[in-house]
Amino acid sequence: MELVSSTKCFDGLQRQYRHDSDVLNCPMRFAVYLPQEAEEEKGHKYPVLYWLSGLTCTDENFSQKAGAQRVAAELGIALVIPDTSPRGEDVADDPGYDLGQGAGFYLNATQEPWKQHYRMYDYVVRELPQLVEQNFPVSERRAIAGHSMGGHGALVIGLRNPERYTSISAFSPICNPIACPWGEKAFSAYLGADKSSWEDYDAATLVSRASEQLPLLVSQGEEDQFLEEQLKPHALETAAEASGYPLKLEHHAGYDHSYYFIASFIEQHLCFHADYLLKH
Ligand SMILES: N[C@@H](CCC(=O)N[C@@H](CS)C(=O)NCC(=O)O)C(=O)O
Repeated sequence: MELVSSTKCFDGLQRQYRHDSDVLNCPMRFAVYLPQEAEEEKGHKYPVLYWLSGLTCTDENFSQKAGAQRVAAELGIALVIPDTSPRGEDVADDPGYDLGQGAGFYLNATQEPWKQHYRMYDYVVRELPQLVEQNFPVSERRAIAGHSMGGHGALVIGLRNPERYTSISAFSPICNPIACPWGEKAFSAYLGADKSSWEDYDAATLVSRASEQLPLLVSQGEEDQFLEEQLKPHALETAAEASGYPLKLEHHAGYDHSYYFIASFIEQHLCFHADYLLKH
């Protein structure tokens, strides 16, 4: 693991690292925020919130725009922010912003030319936490959150692995990717034509199959330009109601799809996770 940058922020450290990912079969960069310089609190282990970003993002969008560090520092929660896909000249790509690099959709691809590198599901669920827990003063208490494509990732990963997370939250998530243009395009390419395999990555389907009901908060802006065509929060709400899953879905008047919305409510999301992460 190689340190790429280190910047003091609210008494803690915002850092970027590069490492060779075995799962993704390429070098990857990720960001970590640690609430205080590790020297100050020898032996202390922080719980971690994993943040998954949306289409076109790297680890930097959330780090630079959400303003999460002040609250994370106050609460004593570390942040881990992976990239949104495998990267590099040897990694398959597509000219569209919604497929290929920057658009990994947090799944394990089964189709050519994607399957050699596009395994973001395994990377986020296993490889990255293992690396983080071996190298930083963090505990095994994890929560997961994300935005848009990353909101989809957080919902799918949290719902499928309830034993690994305390709580799940999402801003403007793609709730029903098997029935929206972004998801249909990506899943056709990465998973192929057999739609039965798509359901394993569809939050609206998984919410009714959940073996355990983790606390789940979703925030959605009413002026989001992708709301009806791509995000479909009502599909998640309907599935949650039908299966008795206690979903907290909040609609916010006037907010759009941008990081201005995330910055406005990130404190609420961090406090929501803190309630579960800091419980022993
Ligand atoms: N490229 C498309 C969509 C890209 C987009 O909105 N990406 C969101 C996630 S789905 C994002 O977080 N963009 C980066 C940013 O705002 O910093 C567009 O501009 O209409």
